[in-house]
Amino acid sequence: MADFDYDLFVIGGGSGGVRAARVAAAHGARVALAEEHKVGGTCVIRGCVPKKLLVYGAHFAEDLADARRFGWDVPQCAFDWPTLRDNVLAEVERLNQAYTTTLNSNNVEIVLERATVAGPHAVRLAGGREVSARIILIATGAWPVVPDVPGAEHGITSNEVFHLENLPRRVLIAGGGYIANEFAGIFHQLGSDVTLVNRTDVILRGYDESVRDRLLQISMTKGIRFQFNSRFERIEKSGDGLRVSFDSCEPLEVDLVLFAIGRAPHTKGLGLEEAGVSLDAKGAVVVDDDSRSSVDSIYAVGDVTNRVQLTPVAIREGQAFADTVFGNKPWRVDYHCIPSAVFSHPPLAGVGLTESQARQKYGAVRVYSSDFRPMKNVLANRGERALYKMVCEAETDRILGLHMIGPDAPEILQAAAVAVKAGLDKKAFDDTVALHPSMAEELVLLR
Ligand SMILES: Cc1cc2nc3c(=O)[nH]c(=O)nc-3n(C[C@H](O)[C@H](O)[C@H](O)COP(=O)(O)OP(=O)(O)OC[C@H]3O[C@@H](n4cnc5c(N)ncnc54)[C@H](O)[C@@H]3O)c2cc1C
Ligand SMILES: NC(=O)c1ccc[n+]([C@@H]2O[C@H](COP(=O)([O-])OP(=O)(O)OC[C@H]3O[C@@H](n4cnc5c(N)ncnc54)[C@H](O)[C@@H]3O)[C@@H](O)[C@H]2O)c1
Repeated sequence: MADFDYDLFVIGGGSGGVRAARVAAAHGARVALAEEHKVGGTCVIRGCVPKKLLVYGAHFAEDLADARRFGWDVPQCAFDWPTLRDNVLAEVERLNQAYTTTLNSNNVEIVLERATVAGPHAVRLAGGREVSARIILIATGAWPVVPDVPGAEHGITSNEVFHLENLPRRVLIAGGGYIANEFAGIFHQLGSDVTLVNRTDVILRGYDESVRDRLLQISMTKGIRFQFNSRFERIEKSGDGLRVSFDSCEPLEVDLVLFAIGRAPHTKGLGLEEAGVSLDAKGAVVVDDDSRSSVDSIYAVGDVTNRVQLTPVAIREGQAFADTVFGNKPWRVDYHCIPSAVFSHPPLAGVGLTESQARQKYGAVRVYSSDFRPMKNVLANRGERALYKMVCEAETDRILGLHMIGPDAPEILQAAAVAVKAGLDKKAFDDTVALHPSMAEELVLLR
């Protein structure tokens, strides 16, 4: 057998790469991992974690206002962006260290350099060194897409948003997906004037229609503006701010433009095609069910494969890869019933088929729902209503999908997703005694 420097060389120290490297090393492999930015990757450094901490920070705006209705004498409170930003970044730094320590203690050699593929078993490091490995794992994630319009360089992406010097007064967010809706909520709560601009009239495609509509209605009531069916023409500097022109409506003057129009697989300049690795039209590494690419010795996991761009999925793919290739314990990721959530204000979450997907697939379906005002909102004089919806197969009442919007929806859905994944029916929920008083009890009282 050929003698390689490593059994495994992982390119990319994010959710998928770190898990794969750590587990492969625990299985006895000699592993190195290259990371060009910071160990932890998108989720830890500039994604899920700092985003969720900002969501927590932003929520205090409503909590402080509501506290008065609960008898608290809350003085006029001022918000200080640098304090929140710096505390969040300090936590990110701590996690970066924790991930580094975990890899070190599992004997994974960390190379803090950009790496590219130089052949089926060869990796070239930015410093010029070339190393060999029996297996190469591509775990380079995805990169924010920036539209090809004049002046796009004046905008920022989620990569930069966590480092803003000041809280912008007027924010324009391009896109209608996860990041756009999450940051619309964050900026709005923190006091910015927010306009979300989307090229279609649909937000959060893939989520249940009623739940999406409810978020749109609540967001508009809160004061977030939506401009649909708009395409950018150009972005120009204008005084201290930016002037944004569109194809179909009046220009907008804003202080910040945030692009949140999707994330493309991060494969540019990686040397993959030269090594014989097939990429699809979007640049994603084409892989089989075991995450193996068209080259036998090269695998890929996570966002770079453009299967499902979520951290728990990247982690599972990394774990399955390491167990299968280095642990003699082959298994495959099951993509059926992956729960997901949008940490908007309020958050929404879903698992399984939406009502329209279920109707398309099964014809007749039964829909049970609860449209209610959470007790806390009633006392706080807050009009926002929550919506829970269960989509079932008409004949058997087997649950095909569960969708919700309201306070703590992601926390509640994670537990309920177990039942949906297990293939339970509506009766299993009906047979369960309510836990009162809670919002989650609505799940066992759906009509
Ligand atoms: C703002 C935001 C919020 C998000 N929120 C959530 C959420 O709430 N829940 C959720 O499940 N998902 C969320 N995601 C998605 C989640 O972050 C990704 O799905 C996940 O990080 C993918 O993991 P990965 O290992 O594939 O790639 P990544 O975590 O992106 O890691 C790839 C790593 O590779 C490095 N790299 C790239 N090229 C090279 C190279 N040539 N050499 C060396 N290193 C390289 C990069 O620097 C990066 O660190 C969010 C994403 C964003 C942007
Ligand atoms: N809570 C979470 O789990 C979470 C949070 C953030 C991001 N993510 C992951 O990261 C990925 C990327 O997030 P995202 O919000 O950037 O993408 P997205 O795919 O969720 O949404 C992209 C949006 O941009 C719009 N769009 C596309 N091209 C456009 C253009 N040229 N001009 C204007 N609008 C355009 C689309 O219509 C869509 O509404 C998500 O798909 C998701 O998998 C997950």
